[in-house]
Amino acid sequence: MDFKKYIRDIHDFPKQGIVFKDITTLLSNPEILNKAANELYEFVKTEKIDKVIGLESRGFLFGPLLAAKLNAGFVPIRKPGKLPHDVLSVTYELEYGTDTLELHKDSILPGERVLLHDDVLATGGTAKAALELIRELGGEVVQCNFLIELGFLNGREKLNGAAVASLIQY
Ligand SMILES: O=P(O)(O)OC[C@H]1O[C@H](OP(=O)(O)OP(=O)(O)O)[C@H](O)[C@@H]1O
Ligand SMILES: Nc1ncnc2[nH]cnc12
Repeated sequence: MDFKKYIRDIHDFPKQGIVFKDITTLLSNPEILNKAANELYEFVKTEKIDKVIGLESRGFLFGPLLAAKLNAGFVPIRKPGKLPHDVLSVTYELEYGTDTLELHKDSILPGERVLLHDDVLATGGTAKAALELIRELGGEVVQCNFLIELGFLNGREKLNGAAVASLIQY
C-alpha cells in the first residue's frame, strides 16, 4: 500500500523552509484510515501492552484506535497546563527554544508495558522527552510507533536504542 499518495506536502508551514506532512487527507479516507490503523497494530500485535501513550495532539488520532485493538488503556501526554490532576513534567530543547510535556503521575504503574505512539518522528526531541516521563513512572517501553518517520532528521538516534517502528518513511 502506497500510503504516501494520501499525504499532502504543505510548503512553508508552519514556518518558512518546513515541508509539513499533512495527514488530514489520509484520515479522511475511510479505507486508508482503516488500513493505516491495522498496519500500525501489526507492528506490535504480538506484544502484551498495558498502556498506549499518545502525544498531544496528533498522537491522539491513532493512539486510542491502537489501544482499543490491543485491549490496552490509552494515556495522553499533554502540553503544559492541560492535565487536571498531579503531573510529572519534562522540559526539552526544540530547534529554537524549549517546550514542556506533562503526564499524570498515576497514569502508568511501575512495570506496566507501554507503547508510545505519535504521528510523526522528526528530530525525536518530543518522543525522547516522553520516554523520560514514562520511565520516571517505571513504565517499560516496548515500542515507539509512528505513522511517519522523517529519516533525514535522524530522530531514531535520540531514542537510545528503544524499538522504533514507522509505517511511512521519508
Ligand atoms: O520529533 P520532533 O522534532 O520532536 O517532532 C515531532 C512532533 O512534532 C509534531 O507535533 P507538534 O509540536 O507540531 O504538535 P501537534 O501534534 O499538536 O500539531 C508531531 O505531531 C510530533 O509530536
Ligand atoms: N515536517 C513535519 N510535518 C508534520 N509534522 C511534523 N512534526 C515535525 N515535523 C513535521
